Amino acid sequence: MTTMKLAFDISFTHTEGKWAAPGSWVGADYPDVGLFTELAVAAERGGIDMLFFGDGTGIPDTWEQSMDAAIRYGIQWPRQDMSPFIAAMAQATQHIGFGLTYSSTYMHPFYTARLLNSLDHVTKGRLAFNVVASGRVADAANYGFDGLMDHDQRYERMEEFVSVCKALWDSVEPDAILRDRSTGQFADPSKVHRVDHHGEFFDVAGPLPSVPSPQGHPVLVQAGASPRGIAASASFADVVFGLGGHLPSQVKHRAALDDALTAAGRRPEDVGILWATQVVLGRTAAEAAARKEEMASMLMDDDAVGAYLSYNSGFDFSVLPEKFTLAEVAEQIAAAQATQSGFVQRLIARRGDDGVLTRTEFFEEGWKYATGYEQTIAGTAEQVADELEEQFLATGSNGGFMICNPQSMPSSLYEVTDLLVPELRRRGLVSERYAGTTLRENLL
Ligand SMILES: Cc1cc2nc3c(=O)[nH]c(=O)nc-3n(C[C@H](O)[C@H](O)[C@H](O)COP(=O)(O)O)c2cc1C
Repeated sequence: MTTMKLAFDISFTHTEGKWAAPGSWVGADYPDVGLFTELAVAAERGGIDMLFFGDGTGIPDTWEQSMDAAIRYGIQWPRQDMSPFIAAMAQATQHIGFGLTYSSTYMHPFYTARLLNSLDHVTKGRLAFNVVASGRVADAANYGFDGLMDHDQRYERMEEFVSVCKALWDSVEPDAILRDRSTGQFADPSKVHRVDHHGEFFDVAGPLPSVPSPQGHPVLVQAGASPRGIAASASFADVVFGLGGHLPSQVKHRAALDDALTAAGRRPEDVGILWATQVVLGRTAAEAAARKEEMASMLMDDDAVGAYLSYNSGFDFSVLPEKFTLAEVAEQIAAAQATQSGFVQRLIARRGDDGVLTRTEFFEEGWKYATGYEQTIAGTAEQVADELEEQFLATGSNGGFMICNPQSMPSSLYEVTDLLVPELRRRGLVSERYAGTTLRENLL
C-alpha cells in the first residue's frame, strides 16, 4: 500500500496570540534557534518527513492601510528568514527534510538557486523549495512594486523563475568536479554550461558558481489553488501543498490537478498532495473537544481578525458595508487582483454565495478561519487517524498531510509524534522508518 507522508508546518508557532498559549515557547522566546532545533529533533524521532516554513515579508497593512493592528496583536508578524535556522536544525538531525519558502514574484532566480544549492549541501539533500506567487500587497512594497502583479502574470513569472532555477542547477553536471590531485585538474570545462536565459521576466547568463548538490534540484512544492495555480503546479511541482479540511474541495482539487498533469504530459501518480490539516489530539475525545473550544474562546479584536484576513486575501475588508453577499465580496477581490482562494472561497463553499451576511458574522467566521477552528479535527489518536485515512483514500492515496497551525509549540508536535503517528503506523498507513537519505527519497 502507498504510505501517507507527514509534514509539519511550523511557520506560525508564535503569531495570532500563540506565543502566549499554554505550553507554548516554554523557556524560550521566538526566534530562539534552540527551540527550533528541539522541534526538529523531536519531529525526526517521531517520524515526520518534513518540517515546513511558509514565508511572507511584509507586515500586514492591508487592513485600513495601517500596520498598527498587526503589530499590536502579532498578526502574521514577526517572521524570520528561516534559511539559517534550517542550517542549524540540519546539523542536529539526519533524516528529516526542511521545506523553505521564497517568492517567485519578488526574488531573483539566480540568487535563490544559488542559496538553495548551498542549503541542499548543508542539509545533505534534505531541502524542499516551496515556490509561492505572493498575493500580498505588503510584501510587494518591500521589493519596489507599488501594487500587486496581475494574478495570472504572477504564475507566468513563477514558471519562468523555476525553469531558470532548474537550468542553473543543471548548469554544472553532476560529474563535472574532478578534484584530481595528480593532474591538478579541479573540474571539467565541458561539463559546466552557460544558461544564457533571455525571457519575459529574467535575463540570466549562468552557470551557477556552485558544486552540484546531493539532490541536484531541491524537492519543488507549490500551493496555488486557482486553475492557473494548479496549471503551474502541473508544470513543475514534485509535490503540491493543498488546502485540506473540506473533503469535497480536496477531491475537486485532486481531480483538477490530475487533469492538469495529464495535459502537461506528466503522470498524476507522480505528484502527491500534502493537505494542510489542523489537528487537536487528546487522550480522550472530551479532552480534545475541550482543547478545540479553547481555540475559539481566545477571542481577538475585529482589528486583529481584519488584519489577518485582509493581508492573506490582499483585500481591505474594512471597506465592507454592514450587510453584503459573499458573491459581491468575491467579485471585489477578483477586481483587486487579490487571491482567488482562501477564506472567502471557503466560506462560499460552506454557505453558498447568495446569502446576506453582516460584518459581525463575517469577522466571527474570519476568526474561526484564522484559528482554523472549523476545519480542525479534534479527537483521540484513533478518531483523528480514522479521518485522515478516509481523506487519504478519497483523494487517491497520493501524498499525505501537512499538519498546520499548531496551537502551541512544542507541545502540539509531541501530541502528533507520540499519539497520532504510532496509531497511523499501527494501521500500516505511515512507514516505520525513513526510506532513504534524501528528502526526495523520503517524501516522493
Ligand atoms: C496551502 C497554501 C500555502 C501557501 N503558503 C504561502 C506562503 O507561505 N507564502 C506566500 O506568500 N503565499 C503562500 N500561499 C499563497 C500562494 O502562493 C498563492 O499566492 C495564493 O494561493 C493565490 O494563488 P491562487 O489564486 O492560485 O490560489 C499559500 C497558498 C496555499 C493554498
